Amino acid sequence: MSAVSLGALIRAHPRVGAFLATFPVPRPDQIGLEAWLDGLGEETLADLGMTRSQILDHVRRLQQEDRQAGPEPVQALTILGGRDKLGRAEAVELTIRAGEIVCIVGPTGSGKSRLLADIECLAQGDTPTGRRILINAAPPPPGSRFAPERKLVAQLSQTMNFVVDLTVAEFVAMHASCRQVADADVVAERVIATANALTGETFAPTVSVTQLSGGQTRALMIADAALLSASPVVLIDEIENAGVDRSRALDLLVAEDKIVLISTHDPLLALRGGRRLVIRHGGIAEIITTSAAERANLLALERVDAGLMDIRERLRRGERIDEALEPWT
Ligand SMILES: Nc1ncnc2c1ncn2[C@@H]1O[C@H](COP(=O)(O)OP(=O)(O)OP(=O)(O)O)[C@@H](O)[C@H]1O
Repeated sequence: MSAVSLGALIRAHPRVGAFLATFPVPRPDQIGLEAWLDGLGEETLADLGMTRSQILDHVRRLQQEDRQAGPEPVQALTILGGRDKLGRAEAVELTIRAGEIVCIVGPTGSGKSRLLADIECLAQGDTPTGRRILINAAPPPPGSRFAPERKLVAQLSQTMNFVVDLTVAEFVAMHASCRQVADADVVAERVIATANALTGETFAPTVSVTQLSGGQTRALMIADAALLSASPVVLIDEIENAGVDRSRALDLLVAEDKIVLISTHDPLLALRGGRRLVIRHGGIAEIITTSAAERANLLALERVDAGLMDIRERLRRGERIDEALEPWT
């Protein structure tokens, strides 16, 4: 039996869960349930009131149920306002539907990451903002808040570092097999090919994940979140410019019918969303629907961006930029 999730074991038996909370490492999710049970000894198992095979049966049944249940289809995520940093009520009830991109803008320190964190933990009035998050118009079931294998929300943060010594192919294949997808190898290949389409500097499946650049790591995580992660909600804390094709990354996520929220200072991203939330003093101060004029301006900004990207590429290749530049808009 492969490594088992701690959440499954705790749900299997409350007394085992309570016991685990005081048990030193390694835990069953680190070494596998059978090896862990072997280390416990008959006396401890007798104290728990369950035989070794009863615990194994319980956990296997729960894992089977988890597999059959699959990810919960999420049609809508609702943010119910709480209070801002000054304690004033946040008069907001905002519903975001599958396939929608919503951007979060606001000055540094205004509370953009806090809003993402509230969504990430599916807050129920238990964070500093007092916000509540509903899934399909109802409070989320507790399992989806706390059990890692049932998480509805995937978050891509600004800095990501790998600490495992695996190749890209091994890493993605391992995630695919954890997700129990059919044809794990084919899906893993697709994730890597997609990541390479998002980044300027392509990488081989045989390269170690620790050798990927910031942009390549980001691209791999976006492709992974879109194609492999079962989480229907994706939160992005600023896709910085570092070598990732931001438009394609967003198209990819939306095509998979994810709910995407992006905190950003980048005009190209801020105007890509259908709506944007303006954060002031820790509260959602305004919800702006992107207008037709703004969409037209986005096209002009994309031309400016393409012009800049071209100059950047030329400088990278060691070229000179001596010619008088035309305005790109
Ligand atoms: N409604 C609120 N009530 C209490 N504290 C809040 C609230 N909103 C935000 N904060 C706190 O304010 C601080 C700054 O917020 P946050 O880090 O989310 O800002 P930010 O907009 O993401 O900044 P940056 O653009 O620099 O990343 C954090 O400590 C956060 O917990």
